[in-house]
Amino acid sequence: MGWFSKNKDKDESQDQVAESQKADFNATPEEAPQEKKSWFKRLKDGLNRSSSAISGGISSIFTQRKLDSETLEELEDLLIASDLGVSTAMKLTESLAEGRFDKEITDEEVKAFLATEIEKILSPVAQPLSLNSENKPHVILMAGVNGAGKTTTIGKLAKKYRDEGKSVMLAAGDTFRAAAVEQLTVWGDRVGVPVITKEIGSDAAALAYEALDRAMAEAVDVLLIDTAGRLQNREELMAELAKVVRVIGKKIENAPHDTVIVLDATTGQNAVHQVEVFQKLAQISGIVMTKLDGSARGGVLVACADKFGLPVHAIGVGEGIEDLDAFDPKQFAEALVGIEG
Ligand SMILES: Nc1nc2c(ncn2[C@@H]2O[C@H](COP(=O)(O)OP(=O)(O)OP(=O)(O)O)[C@@H](O)[C@H]2O)c(=O)[nH]1
Repeated sequence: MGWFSKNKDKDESQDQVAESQKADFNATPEEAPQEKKSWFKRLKDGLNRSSSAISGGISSIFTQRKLDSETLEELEDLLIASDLGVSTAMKLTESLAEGRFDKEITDEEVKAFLATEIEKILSPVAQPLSLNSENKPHVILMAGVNGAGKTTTIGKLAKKYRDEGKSVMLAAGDTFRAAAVEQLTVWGDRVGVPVITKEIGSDAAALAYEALDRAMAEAVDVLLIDTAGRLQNREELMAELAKVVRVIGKKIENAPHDTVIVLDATTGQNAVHQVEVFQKLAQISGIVMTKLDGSARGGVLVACADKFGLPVHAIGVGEGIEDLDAFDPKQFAEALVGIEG
């Protein structure tokens, strides 16, 4: 089933889903009495499924076999099955073959080579979401399908900027869903930042306008605007997003300063399609990939980095308020191919 129809099904019961998520959401953060693992440990555990498959697959392909067209094809299939995408998988296997074709190679050498090449893909895109202090406010529009982790990411970013001493304001731009507005309000309370809301069913652009007005009047440093992620009616969403962007741009030249898509790493290649769809709706400037602690399909981060070259600002490694991090390309690449760090 394609991700469009999957999300359509989801939308029909999304308020119930959101309600149950809200219950989890209220229970998850700081007060949860669970042992807190380091972000890298959580990332590593999350990538475990991908890394075991890649590492085990490489070992079984390259045990006492040469690097020939057969083993290369098997490696390419393995990388595709691990969500790296066809073109990235081809590129990696082709560069592995250069100068090594028909020669003996060990599985460890293959893993080390892949880790280095993946690191090279990730390094240029690993760029934190930096604010320009000349922007008052610096406006960040958050996009992505429902359930990807937009609201949670907004909460985590708000906390990060607050901790850096910035003043932050949130705008509940998914004006269609009461649960979305409520969830953002809970995050606002938790972080201690104001949340601009309007009655359910209001125009999202009008909400963005009011939020900007207030953020400018109060000389707020950062305004994070949530948006709707229902893609069933793409035309409607496109019109809504375009209007939000237009209204923001009219009020502040060059705004929104960032338009960030939030992607759920557990959805594999769907994440790649989501970037393609949202790029048609808005000028996406960067990516946050969430749920890399869960049963993540981490190869998709490499596929997105290679295909779009968009900055990957941060990764989500849990539901808690602190669980958003910049990532280290070398550690990520090694964890993904199962090299012990
Ligand atoms: N494990 C894990 N869960 C996450 C992460 N980020 C978000 N979640 C969870 O994913 C679920 C959906 O997150 P939301 O922030 O509500 O997603 P959304 O895109 O705003 O979706 P709507 O509220 O439906 O618009 C929630 O249960 C979050 O706690 C993450 O990095 N790791």
